[in-house]
Amino acid sequence: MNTATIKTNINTAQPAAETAQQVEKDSVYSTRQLNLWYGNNHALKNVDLEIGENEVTAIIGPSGCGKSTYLKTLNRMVELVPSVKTSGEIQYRGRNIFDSDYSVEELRTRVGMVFQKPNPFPKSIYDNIAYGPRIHGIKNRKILDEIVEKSLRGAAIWDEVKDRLNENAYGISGGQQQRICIARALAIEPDVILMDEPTSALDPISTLKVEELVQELKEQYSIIIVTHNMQQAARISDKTAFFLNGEVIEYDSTDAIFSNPADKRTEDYISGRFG
Ligand SMILES: Nc1ncnc2c1ncn2[C@@H]1O[C@H](COP(=O)(O)OP(=O)(O)OP(=O)(O)O)[C@@H](O)[C@H]1O
Repeated sequence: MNTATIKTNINTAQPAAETAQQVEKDSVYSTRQLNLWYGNNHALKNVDLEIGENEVTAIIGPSGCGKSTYLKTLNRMVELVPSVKTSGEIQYRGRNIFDSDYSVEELRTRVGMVFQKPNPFPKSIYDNIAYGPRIHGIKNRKILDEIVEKSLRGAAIWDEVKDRLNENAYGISGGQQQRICIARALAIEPDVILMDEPTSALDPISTLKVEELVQELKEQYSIIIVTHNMQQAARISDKTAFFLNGEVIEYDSTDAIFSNPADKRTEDYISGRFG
């Protein structure tokens, strides 16, 4: 249970049934005893994690510890690898995403993803943003115009590109391309945004812009970000999970992880002794 939930329950003295609902409402994702194998490689081991609503959750840990795998499990993208097997469950908004009748397409419209390297389509800036809405059947130009503007504003790049909407997205800087990719994710009005090292290919100024943007976006979205950058995790996240060899070693408020970690291995990692 997160602190917000505890506060709510103490303040309102809710009965037990409502308390359970509150827990469910505050958690966007509940991961329970998740195991994942690539063939014989046991890449995620008994992962239990509650991801809070309207929070930034950072996933940190050394190379190969399973950070990206965990992220890609949350939208079931990991299943594109044929050798993958999983056990356990991931509840998204109260439903197990591994259920046989769960719609992966629907999941991916609720859960957007931004990758390490900016990956705009080789199309105009406008068409990059309108792509998802068009796939969902929106054809009306006025509505598309509105979505494009709203998404670009949401990704804090409207002013920089508003006069260049018909130019190819490859013609702008890497930092701008990454914000176009964030705008593309916003255009489908997701609930959650997964970010896999979104600033690792960016210069410091673009990195700062994306970090500021993440802070703004959490007002409306729940964000899970994989990062190798300890300062970044400390700056922008509310909660931090430390992964090591496929296990969650520690998961707590970012303040606690960085100022008073409970586990020696967390302390060693964040202080740069390994990884
Ligand atoms: N497509 C794949 N096929 C087989 N094994 C994979 C695949 N992707 C990842 N793995 C393995 O799963 C484990 C976890 O990898 P993962 O990419 O999730 O780690 P990571 O913490 O994100 O690493 P990095 O920080 O280097 O990106 C590693 O042992 C890796 O070799």
